[in-house]
Amino acid sequence: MTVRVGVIGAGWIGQEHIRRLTGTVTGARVTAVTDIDPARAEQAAARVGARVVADGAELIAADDVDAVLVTSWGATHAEHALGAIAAGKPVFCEKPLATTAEDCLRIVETEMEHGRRLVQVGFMRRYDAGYRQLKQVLDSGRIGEPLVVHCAHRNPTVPETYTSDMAALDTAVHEIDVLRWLLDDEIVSTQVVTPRATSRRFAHLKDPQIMLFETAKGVRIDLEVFVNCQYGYDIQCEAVGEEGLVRLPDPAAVGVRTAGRHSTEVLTDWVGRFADAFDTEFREWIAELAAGNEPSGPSAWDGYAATVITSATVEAIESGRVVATDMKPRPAFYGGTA
Ligand SMILES: NC(=O)C1=CN([C@@H]2O[C@H](COP(=O)(O)OP(=O)(O)OC[C@H]3O[C@@H](n4cnc5c(N)ncnc54)[C@H](O)[C@@H]3O)[C@@H](O)[C@H]2O)C=CC1
Ligand SMILES: O=C1[C@@H](O)[C@H](O)[C@@H](O)[C@H](O)[C@H]1O
Repeated sequence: MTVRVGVIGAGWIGQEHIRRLTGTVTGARVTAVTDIDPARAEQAAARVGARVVADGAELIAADDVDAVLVTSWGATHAEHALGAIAAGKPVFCEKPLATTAEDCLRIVETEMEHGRRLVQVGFMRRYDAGYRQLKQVLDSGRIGEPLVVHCAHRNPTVPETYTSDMAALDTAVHEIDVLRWLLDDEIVSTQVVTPRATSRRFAHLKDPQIMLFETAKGVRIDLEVFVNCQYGYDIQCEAVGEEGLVRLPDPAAVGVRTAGRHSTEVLTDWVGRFADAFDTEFREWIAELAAGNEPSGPSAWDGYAATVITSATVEAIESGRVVATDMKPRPAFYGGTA
């Protein structure tokens, strides 16, 4: 069965995913595209032989759309996710699920009323081969119980429109999700300390920031978010356990020896770093839908948890205090403890 996908939002990542669903993933076809910028929708649709529809509501209702992909701006995600659930259609929503915890909860409750999982959130690091190996080691118990995790999320530069709260909302959100999954644990408090700021930044921006998270089981996580590090896009993660440690591998790169030096390339953007993870994420999503199964990736609950934690982290950036995350108990519908 071919899964016919309708795409809401044909911007940067929308176009990437349209290309992926058309050229890389088997079993899917993009049949409809909408964007508030009609020229953008036309261009993206024409490239893959899809039709343009007026808006998200029309796209969700369309007979030639089996599943919905939401890649519009974050503040519009809740409306589209709720619309898709009301229509009983699976919906893949890029992060964030919604920009407020209240909207995320509404999606969670609506999905539970529907009685079957329809929502998947675009936290693609869970599909990265290196993170999957890290999880296997942690789950196997080979390094004993995890105690401390050290992480870094570095981007070469960001545009002037990037603000200090985006360090949590847009950047750290990926670590927040992947660490909950890796550790099978929940983040219960967050704190942010700011070292001396780099001079290679816009004056309004706190950069770098060091985020400190504590989990329900007492694991401590430090995350350096440094979005003007200049030298590359660099994602680091090292978990220290009672009997050893496990570290995320760097992407494979050839070593070059010349002129008395040995060097390896550092990637410069997230598109290249996580290209394979995005491919796997969509392959698995489409395969599950084609088989008539519920999506098994990051759930609406994971989207809710991430938004609660990023919101608390924004409060921590602004106040300098330790902020407890105020999360509802996890419903049985979403299983497990984290
Ligand atoms: N998983 C990941 O690593 C990444 C996720 N994202 C997420 O993807 C989403 C989109 O990001 P970008 O593509 O970078 O933004 P973008 O600004 O390039 O594209 C968004 C598009 O959505 C359209 N749009 C906005 N509201 C709409 C609506 N109500 N209906 C139809 N179209 C609408 C805009 O006109 C624009 O073309 C964001 O939520 C962002 O956080 C973005 C980059 C990476
Ligand atoms: O979502 C993303 C961007 O918005 C963000 O700016 C990058 O730092 C992330 O790694 C990327 O995955």
